[in-house]
Amino acid sequence: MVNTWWEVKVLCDPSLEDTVFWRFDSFGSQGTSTQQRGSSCVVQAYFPQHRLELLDLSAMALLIKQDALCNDLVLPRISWQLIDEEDWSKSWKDHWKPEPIGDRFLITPAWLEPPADNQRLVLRLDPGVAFGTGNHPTTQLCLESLEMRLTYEKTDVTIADIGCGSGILSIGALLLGARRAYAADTDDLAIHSAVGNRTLNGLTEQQLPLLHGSLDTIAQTIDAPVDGIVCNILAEVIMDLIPQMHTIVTPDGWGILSGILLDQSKLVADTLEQHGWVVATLWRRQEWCCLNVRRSPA
Ligand SMILES: C[S@@+](CC[C@H](N)C(=O)[O-])C[C@H]1O[C@@H](n2cnc3c(N)ncnc32)[C@H](O)[C@@H]1O
Repeated sequence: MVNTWWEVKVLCDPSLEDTVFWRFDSFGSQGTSTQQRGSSCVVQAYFPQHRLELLDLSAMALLIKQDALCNDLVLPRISWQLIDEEDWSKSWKDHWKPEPIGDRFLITPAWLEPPADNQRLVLRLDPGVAFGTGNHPTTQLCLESLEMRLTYEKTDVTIADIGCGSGILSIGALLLGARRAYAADTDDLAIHSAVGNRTLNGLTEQQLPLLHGSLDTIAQTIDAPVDGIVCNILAEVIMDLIPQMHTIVTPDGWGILSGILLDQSKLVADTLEQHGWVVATLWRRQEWCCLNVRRSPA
């Protein structure tokens, strides 16, 4: 059980914001938020205390300052403090409002009601300590890709969600009409949070089996290949998973892959093509991209 958190604040030029998110993510942040402050912005992240030593925080600060220097930006001001669980939830809750994503979703914090005139699919979330609040560009790109695929093509599909975090992508797919989403994450805290979000959205264990593990765990669990894969993890992890991806999908299956920085997209696309996948589209937001892929005909 996590009781104490590092709250890290970076006051920086807005054009550094995305790089700061990326650095936070690579050090295992479990929740982020951003606010405008005049012509600057404050990017915040939360890390379970036991996961980061002071040395890690110093290294992260150094890397963020180097990022600013390399981009000719003013040096960011970086601070951190320990806060307890109650303060963590409160500061998180203060920042989080219902957020429309794509044409169909309204991501709604568990503690708020959606507006009375809402016409969108309400995806309720209590992120707990897991990544996946919908405010990161990669999550948004995945939800929008799912929306395109499941709104205009057949919806009665099964999917695998590798690196499910809060469960946001699986829940989104089920709200759009998917029949079942097998979701896996290597982090216990993510699974714990996804279990809560499954209940919050009125979904059953059968619709959304939550597994501690990764692609191989899903392979051992499914009784038939799935129609599609969603995977929003860093490019390095995705490239390790690509050689096994075909083992869990149908021969005409598809994939939605994000967590990939634009300058890594060619490397990931080449790896996909070497393993029997075709990149159909690349969607981009800020420095991030999302590859929509399908199995290449045999
Ligand atoms: C960037 S978050 C994505 C969360 C959510 N799917 C979203 O789109 O917002 C990546 C998640 O992948 C998990 N993860 C990292 N490496 C993994 C791996 N090899 N297999 C499964 N999950 C992994 C992390 O614990 C984290 O919860």
